[in-house]
Amino acid sequence: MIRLKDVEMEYPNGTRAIRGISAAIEDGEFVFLVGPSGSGKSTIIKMLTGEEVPTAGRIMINGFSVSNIAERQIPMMRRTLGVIFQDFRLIEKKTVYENLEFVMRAVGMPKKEIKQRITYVLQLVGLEKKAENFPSELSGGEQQRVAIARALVNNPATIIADEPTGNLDPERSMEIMTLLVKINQLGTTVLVVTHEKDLVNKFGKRVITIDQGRIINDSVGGYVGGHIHE
Ligand SMILES: Nc1ncnc2c1ncn2[C@@H]1O[C@H](COP(=O)(O)OP(=O)(O)OP(=O)(O)O)[C@@H](O)[C@H]1O
Repeated sequence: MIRLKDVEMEYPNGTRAIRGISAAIEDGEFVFLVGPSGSGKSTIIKMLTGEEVPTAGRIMINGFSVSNIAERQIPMMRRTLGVIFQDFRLIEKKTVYENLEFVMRAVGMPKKEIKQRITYVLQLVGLEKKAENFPSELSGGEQQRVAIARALVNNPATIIADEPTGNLDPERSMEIMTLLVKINQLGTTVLVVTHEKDLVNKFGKRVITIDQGRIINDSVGGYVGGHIHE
């Protein structure tokens, strides 16, 4: 569950990146967030993960009030979120298994549960045979699937993906988006920031379009707006 109410964000240099946004994303939804370069997509993601604090308005995410959260509550809030980035951000010196184990240990998961859960998520992303490989031994699409497995491993309520296919060819991009849809069908709320107009159109999901820090369209069934940049 994500709620934004009259959210504004002005950076210290005076840039008004977000100019009054209100939106609600319910549990179980799949939503694309699109808009031209500089429209405020990354700023929204950063406010959702607590990396930036809005200058006005309120943000609720999975029961936490992110816009005025106490410092000690941030780790608990983050545990309800799995975040995926364009550049994968895997630990190069760790194997696929160890990359996943690392984030499970960080939340104090027992060893037996770790093994079972990693086996399950690697099957889900189709990489059960790559558990002992290092990221450098995998293709870009495979690395992104490891990043998705890592985002899922602690069973978050919500997955937030910031340009997850930005470094992949069209075929791999389609695979990754299809995987995110499958994960959504298994019950996780998914929010995807993307520039991939063709992919957005293919899936027929809810699309929120922003421009100059405002929502200019919020509708189901494909990309609306016209001026998305590549
Ligand atoms: N740390 C910052 N300090 C000042 N201004 C910033 C900062 N980060 C972003 N901005 C500005 O805020 C506006 C929104 O930027 P943001 O990165 O959210 O856009 P975006 O939609 O994610 O763009 P892109 O698609 O190019 O990644 C832009 O005008 C940008 O220059």
